Amino acid sequence: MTDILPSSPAASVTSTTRRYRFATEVVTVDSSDDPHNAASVPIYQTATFKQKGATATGEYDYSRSGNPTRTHVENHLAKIMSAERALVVTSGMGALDVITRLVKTGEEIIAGDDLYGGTNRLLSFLAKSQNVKTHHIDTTKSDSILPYLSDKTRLVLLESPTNPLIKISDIPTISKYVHDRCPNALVVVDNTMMSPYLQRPLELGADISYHSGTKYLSGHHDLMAGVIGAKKASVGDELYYVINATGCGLSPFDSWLLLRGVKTLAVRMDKQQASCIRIADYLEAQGFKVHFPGLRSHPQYDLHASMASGPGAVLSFETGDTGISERIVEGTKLWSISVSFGCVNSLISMPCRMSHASIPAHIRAERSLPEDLIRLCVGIEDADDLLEDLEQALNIAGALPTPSK
Ligand SMILES: Cc1ncc(COP(=O)(O)O)c(C=O)c1O
Ligand SMILES: N[C@@H](CCSC[C@H](N)C(=O)O)C(=O)O
Repeated sequence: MTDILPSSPAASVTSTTRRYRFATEVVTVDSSDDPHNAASVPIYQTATFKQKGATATGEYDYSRSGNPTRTHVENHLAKIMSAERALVVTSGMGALDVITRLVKTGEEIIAGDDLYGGTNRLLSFLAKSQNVKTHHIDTTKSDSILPYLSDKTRLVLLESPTNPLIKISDIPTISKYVHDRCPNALVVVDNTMMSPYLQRPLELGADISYHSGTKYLSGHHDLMAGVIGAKKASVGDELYYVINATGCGLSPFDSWLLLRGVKTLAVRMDKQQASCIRIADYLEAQGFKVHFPGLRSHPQYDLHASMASGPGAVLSFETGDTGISERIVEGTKLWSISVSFGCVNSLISMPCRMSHASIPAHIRAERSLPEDLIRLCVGIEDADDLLEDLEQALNIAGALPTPSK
């Protein structure tokens, strides 16, 4: 990277003041630099900034390069992600696009074999367009990564839990393997499903953590955003360069919405998670195969608990029959049939027909992604209403052995 970096917003400020617990830090936004002491960070809805002279640029010259509202949300997110620098872009896929631009032709990526369909699509695109090969492996078995680590490895991409099978990867062990054997490789964790409230991959050994900010961080499905956190400032600077060069930084208004949404992350997640635990218990008691790391039956229950402070609010379950699954999904009234998750409203979906439909059917089969899988994303509604609605849909679909009244 030979260019001189353009006028850049201040990188994340490391606070020397007392650090509080997460729920306090997430709602406490530093706006002490506001000239009018605004309690809510203002929206700097401007494309460009006036200069005092031809060579006298201030901190900002143009909003593609930096904007004060974006800087505020980036600094706030860096704090809650334990990142040296955080950056916000126009979507979660945009975040992964920025990260994968660090990979050069001929280099390789190692990724899981259960991962979000859009991620799979971008990795397939890179293979065709840039000759960047991705090895898809079972990252739930840490040792399975070892044969693929080489001097070509540039990124190791993990989801934990995975979307949609809720599998867990051992982030500390895999990070150690990668750093010991491939000093130039970066461990990247898609932490969308957990949010920084429940899991902070940079504290577990990862180099980059990213999120679809469309989900829990904003929480209301009223914006698209991607968030990247870098453990080292130098990596953050490289990513910032790409964002400015390609022009995918988040707009001032969406930055403001994201900052507003993230303040309630802890309360939303506490409520959503508590309801999801009840729903997982209920479904398991009905005899369904339920994928959720809050259940003792999850094969990596202990591993997940060692890395995260909770199981989250997304689960998937199998019915054994795609027709039954369709009838369940279509029989709910309160749960919206919708892709995405992390919203205050509850959603139900069939990943193979919806969020993961872009993965060709034969690859879904090779990777043992069940066609009948239903994914539930639990919102903040009353849990009894959610359970009653689900139960009536299970009854209509004929999915319960003895239909309940
Ligand atoms: C785990 C995961 N990562 C990344 C993305 C991409 O995020 P976005 O839709 O904001 O581009 C999604 C969903 O879209 C996702 O489920
Ligand atoms: N048509 C979209 C589908 C988005 S899926 C959104 C989310 N990640 C989920 O898992 O539900 C596409 O093809 O990208």
